[in-house]
Amino acid sequence: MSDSLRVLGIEGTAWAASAAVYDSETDSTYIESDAYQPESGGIHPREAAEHMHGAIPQVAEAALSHARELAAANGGDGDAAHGADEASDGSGDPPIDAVAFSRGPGLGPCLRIVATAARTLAQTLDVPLVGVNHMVAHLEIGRHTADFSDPVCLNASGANAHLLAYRNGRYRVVGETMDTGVGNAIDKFTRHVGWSHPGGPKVEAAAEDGEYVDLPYVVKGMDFSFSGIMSAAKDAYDDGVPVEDVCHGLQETIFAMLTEVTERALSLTGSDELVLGGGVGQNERLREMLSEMCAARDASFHAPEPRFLRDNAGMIAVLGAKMYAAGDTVPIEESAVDPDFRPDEVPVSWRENAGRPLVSQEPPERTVDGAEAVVTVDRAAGVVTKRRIQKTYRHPTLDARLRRERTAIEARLASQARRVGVPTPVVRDVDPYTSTITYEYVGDRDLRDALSVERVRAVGRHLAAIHAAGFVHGDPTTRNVRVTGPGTDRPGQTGSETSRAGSNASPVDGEPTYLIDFGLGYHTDHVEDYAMDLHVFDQSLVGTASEPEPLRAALRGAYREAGDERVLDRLADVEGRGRYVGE
Ligand SMILES: C[C@@H](O)[C@H](NC(=O)OP(=O)(O)OC[C@H]1O[C@@H](n2cnc3c(N)ncnc32)[C@H](O)[C@@H]1O)C(=O)O
Ligand SMILES: Nc1ncnc2c1ncn2[C@@H]1O[C@H](COP(=O)(O)OP(=O)(O)OP(=O)(O)O)[C@@H](O)[C@H]1O
Ligand SMILES: [Fe+2]
Repeated sequence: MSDSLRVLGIEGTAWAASAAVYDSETDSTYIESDAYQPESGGIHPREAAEHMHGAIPQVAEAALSHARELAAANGGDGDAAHGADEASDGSGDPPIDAVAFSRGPGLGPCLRIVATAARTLAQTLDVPLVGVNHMVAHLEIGRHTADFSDPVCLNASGANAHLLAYRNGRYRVVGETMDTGVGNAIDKFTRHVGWSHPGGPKVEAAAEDGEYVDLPYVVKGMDFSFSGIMSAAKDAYDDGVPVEDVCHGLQETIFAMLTEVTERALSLTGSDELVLGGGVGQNERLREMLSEMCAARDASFHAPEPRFLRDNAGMIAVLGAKMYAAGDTVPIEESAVDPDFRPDEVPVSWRENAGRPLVSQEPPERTVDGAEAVVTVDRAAGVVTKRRIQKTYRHPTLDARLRRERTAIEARLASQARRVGVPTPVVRDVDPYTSTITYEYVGDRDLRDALSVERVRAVGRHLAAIHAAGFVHGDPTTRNVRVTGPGTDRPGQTGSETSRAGSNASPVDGEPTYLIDFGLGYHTDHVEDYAMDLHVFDQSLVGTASEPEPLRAALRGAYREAGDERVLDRLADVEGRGRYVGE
């Protein structure tokens, strides 16, 4: 943003009636908020809308009068960037350049009130309207305040929980909750024990006095779910486990899950920058785990200050200013709200680059810091040693349990997959005490660096085969598939071999496509679990390929030929599930 800009932002997706002014010249943000506090239970959409109705005009007026003061201090605003037009009420230059508002996701009745207020203000002041995606705003405020160029973002808010990474002009959802948002999950537990809304801060305070208890830990690749852990937490409380202990176990487990998937997203995208967004991001323990995880892998971590984490109009104003500067405004007649507005639906008009080209050179001897393990590759000797290292961010009991279980299951499922005809590296040795597996070296690069339709089809067939045998891989990403030979669809690739091959090159005939890293796999006969496996792989294609669509079609086509049609039907369900519903 070269010219100086002032943008009014309005937010009201759920509980925060909020208005803000972002002033680009001083890079300062003034925020005025009025929170809705339910008398009992969780957020009631109708009550929340009534709150917005009363509070939005007031917070907007407070923000506008701040903008007027800024304009007056700037010498009555002779400054061209703020427009020479008279406002339609004849009161002189408008004190702002644009009105930005949260268009979604959120509660429909609340969104409509905010949108109406924003349209009216834009018309009265005769300035353009900017429609902002609330989730993208949670991310961009972190990128803005950290001055990171291309971070991964963990959005940990009430109604949502997802990982976003920028690729080809969109923020891609590379991982997300399969059921409720993280804050809503915590709030449901606190309602069960009779605490008032919001529950997050109360769990944080109670956890301080509690001891760790084991609760179900559910991650599937970069997706995760909270329903199992929430019912177990309620049961534990009903069975008389002290509430402080349940709170402690809840935080340790839920936040370790979020930290683990975030680390996997950093590893998959090759990014070394992380930003946190959303109201749950105010939690100290979550921030501590994320910052410890980042420090251990030399990544930079940034959490904006709390006023920018919880719902607030400051983030709407900041992103609104970037969008306005890029000419990304919306005519009033096209400014309808969208309660299910997903972040990946937004064309990112305000960023220039297409995202970092992922690196792909593979030296003969190397040590890979995977998300979970240190993998030492000795190509000459043909062996790979994978040691699951201690994750200090996790509670030691949970950490020991996960490493032990995953090492055992990984070795076992790799062998079982091979028995049903799926290429996997031969397991040479397993040491449960040091959580170490020694494998045969296979392939010469990760699928991520050599994506092609044929190889993706092979993965589709392999997944169908293991599902037919009654288990899932659990984390089938483009980094957990090893291939041989050239071929890539990724721009920015170096090396003559790959550039000669061009896009969609076929694998060398007869070269196997190996599945590795079965540590998150398990035995199951549920169609839902098989569909999740496909979903995880599909998401990783979206996150890593420059042209994912032909590859996604290839995955489905191959699975349709080799596997059970019901799994593909369920995949469509999984993808269609709206996750932005209020409580
Ligand atoms: C769509 C939008 O309206 C929605 N907004 C939202 O959920 O409000 P947000 O301010 O981002 O997050 C509120 C949640 O954040 C939790 N929370 C607040 N402080 C917390 C803390 N110290 N520890 C854990 N959770 C906390 C609350 O319990 C509540 O569930 C969203 O972003 O998903
Ligand atoms: N048997 C093998 N042969 C060749 N390379 C391998 C083998 N096993 C692992 N690698 C290499 O090491 C990398 C990390 O291995 P792996 O995925 O098992 O570790 P991880 O810590 O679980 O990683 P992540 O959780 O990020 O998937 C792989 O992406 C691959 O490049
Ligand atoms: Fe939010």
